[in-house]
Amino acid sequence: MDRLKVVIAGAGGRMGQANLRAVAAAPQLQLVGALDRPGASVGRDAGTLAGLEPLGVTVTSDLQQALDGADAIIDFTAPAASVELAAAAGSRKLVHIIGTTGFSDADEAAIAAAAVAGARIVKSGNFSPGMVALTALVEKAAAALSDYDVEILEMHHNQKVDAPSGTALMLGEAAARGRHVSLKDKWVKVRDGHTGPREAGTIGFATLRGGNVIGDHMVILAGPSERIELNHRAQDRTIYANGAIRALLWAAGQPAGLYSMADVLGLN
Ligand SMILES: NC(=O)C1=CN([C@@H]2O[C@H](COP(=O)(O)OP(=O)(O)OC[C@H]3O[C@@H](n4cnc5c(N)ncnc54)[C@H](OP(=O)(O)O)[C@@H]3O)[C@@H](O)[C@H]2O)C=CC1
Ligand SMILES: O=C(O)C1=N[C@H](C(=O)O)C[C@H](O)C1
Repeated sequence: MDRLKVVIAGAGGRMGQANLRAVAAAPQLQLVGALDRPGASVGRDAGTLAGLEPLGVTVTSDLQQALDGADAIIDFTAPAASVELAAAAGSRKLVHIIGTTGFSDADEAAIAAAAVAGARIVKSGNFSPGMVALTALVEKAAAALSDYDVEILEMHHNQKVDAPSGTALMLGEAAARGRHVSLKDKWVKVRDGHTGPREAGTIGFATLRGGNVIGDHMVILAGPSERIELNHRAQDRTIYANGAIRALLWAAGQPAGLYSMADVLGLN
């Protein structure tokens, strides 16, 4: 079988380099392009950039050049870049794996439109299989303990630019689903000053940033005389990169559409 031809966007980034290593190690995939913003990584060989032997693919900032002949894009970049890549994936009928977080409602609508136009998109705030399982547990726990206070705590490295994390929002969505409410009606993203007592039924978020923490998330369900804490700690970015490849291989066999990791793992 022909190998799927893959482009890595944001090649010089933390996830871009992890994705390059994961694609290089996957026998079903062939790296054909590496894309980044003009800067230090452009012009370098993608393999050496990721700490591997040269792969014969030079990092470029030219989108059309990078996508030439590609079947799929793995994209962990920034919202503006992902929206542009989704449009290109729609017109070229590509698989587009989106790990980027921090989208606005308008960005989300543009990505949904790209799927209607023909892209096979898998988008998730977290590509680790453990997080998909945790999300399902949170939905069940929030439904079963419907009067308990839900608080979501996350900690990431000091270079992360969006808050709350995409994963924290996914966990919040799961709790809201379990209670048949809309997260946007219930979320409390910031507390400061004289806030008054906690409003029943709200879903609270707390954000920590520091050091090189890869990604820690805790969902707390606090009741009158007990507290349940559901924890996830990522120990290596490989877990996300391997999840992205699993999603890519799955999406290659699907019709155009916008999918989640729960779809990939057969949980929907
Ligand atoms: N879903 C998941 O499982 C995971 C998601 N993430 C998300 O992935 C994203 C990237 O994370 P991380 O790798 O740590 O970030 P980095 O900043 O290390 O990497 C992002 C890369 O994308 C590039 N980039 C930014 N804007 C553009 C643009 N407009 N066009 C082209 N390239 C661009 C950056 O270039 P430059 O350096 O010039 O800014 C950089 O090379 C974040 O949104 C993060 O939250 C991260 C881990 C797991
Ligand atoms: O920026 C990161 O690093 C991460 N971002 C994702 C998020 O926003 O949840 C996933 C993971 O937690 C790492």
